Amino acid sequence: MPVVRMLQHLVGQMLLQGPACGCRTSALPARFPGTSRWHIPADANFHSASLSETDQPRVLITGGLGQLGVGLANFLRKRFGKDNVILSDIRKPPDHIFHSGPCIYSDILDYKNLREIVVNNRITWLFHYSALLSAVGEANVSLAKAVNITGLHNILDVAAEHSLRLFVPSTIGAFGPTSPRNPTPDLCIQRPRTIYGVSKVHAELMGEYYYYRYGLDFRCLRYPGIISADSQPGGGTTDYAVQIFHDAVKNGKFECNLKPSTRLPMMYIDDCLRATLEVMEAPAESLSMRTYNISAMSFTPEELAQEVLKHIPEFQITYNVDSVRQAIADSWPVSLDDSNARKDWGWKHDFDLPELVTTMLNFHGSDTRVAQAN
Ligand SMILES: NC(=O)c1ccc[n+]([C@@H]2O[C@H](COP(=O)([O-])OP(=O)(O)OC[C@H]3O[C@@H](n4cnc5c(N)ncnc54)[C@H](O)[C@@H]3O)[C@@H](O)[C@H]2O)c1
Ligand SMILES: C[C@@H](O)[C@H](N)C(=O)O
Repeated sequence: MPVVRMLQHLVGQMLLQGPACGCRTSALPARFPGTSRWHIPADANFHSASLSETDQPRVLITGGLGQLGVGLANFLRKRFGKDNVILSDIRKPPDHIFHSGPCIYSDILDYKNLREIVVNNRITWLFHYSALLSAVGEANVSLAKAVNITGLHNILDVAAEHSLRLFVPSTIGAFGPTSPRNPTPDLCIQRPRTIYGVSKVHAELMGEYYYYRYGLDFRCLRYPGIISADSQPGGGTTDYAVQIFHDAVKNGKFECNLKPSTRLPMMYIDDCLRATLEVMEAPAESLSMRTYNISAMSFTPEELAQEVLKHIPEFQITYNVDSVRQAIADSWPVSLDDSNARKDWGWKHDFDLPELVTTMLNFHGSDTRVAQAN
């Protein structure tokens, strides 16, 4: 019947257009104690964060004691105030982190605990960093499924239930061997072969589904391998590019677990954290999509070693290839096309390879070592 078809068409349009058109689409998800069924609050409002223009966001970071979370907390605290940013994890924080601002226990697999934290602290923005990375994920697939998939479901539900603005990082690992690799565009075939990659594609799609279906303000960046000076990587394929600096300064040599010619996209942590805040602060109307590639540089272990050699002339690199990590790296992009991020919200990286190496070695005190060696 024409009227039915017209209604179907209208509903279809509303779903496709999503909340930018100002329409509410349908039932909103909320979980309540003692039941796993959806409940539909009549007065629910799922549009963006429920803070006024003048308020600072109240931020929760999950998985905050890994490689990236502490840096993110420090960065956001400078902007929003120390007490407005809560770091959470299932690990025990070292003293200096515990005393640097709010730091609490939160297991993302415990939905009630998550909801209690969000309610008690009037959270408005959530940065979801908990995950098992690519190499550790392959070593423990069932835990990776639980944390990266079930945990993500809890995060999406709590964020939708409480109208949070939600950031979930994705990764170059969300692409696979059948994706175009050089450069890899935002929209292309995504058939990753790791549980980490599969869970991140799932996160991208689920976040975008919640955005279109429920109006959840979901924002996602595909990070390259991130290189940080003052935190250790959590078991990924790009970890070598962090460890090389520690070993170069401490021992003057490094054993690399990837082949010398393995080219991967990489980024210095300051660029990564700035991109994360910039996309969270971008006006909704500037975002033509909800998941963006971001890019800074691509290099091989050989090229990184050459750059280190300019600072530490006696540095030596050897190779002892880890077949699991190598297979993962060989299936990942060589470079990312981030032109949409640059066009939509003005993304621009600051650090290329030479600045990265100088900054990392300065942090680790290579000057002292070179001076001693001379
Ligand atoms: N570091 C990178 O190079 C990189 C690149 C791309 C994307 N990312 C993404 O950025 C995010 C942060 O990465 P990272 O390098 O800091 O990871 P990481 O492995 O160093 O830290 C992850 C944290 O999650 C915590 N965690 C594990 N299970 C948990 C649970 N049940 N509840 C709460 N927390 C739990 C861990 O204790 C750990 O501190 C991840 O989602 C990762 O996929 C990182
Ligand atoms: C690239 C990224 O997702 C992570 N550093 C890993 O190697 O698993």
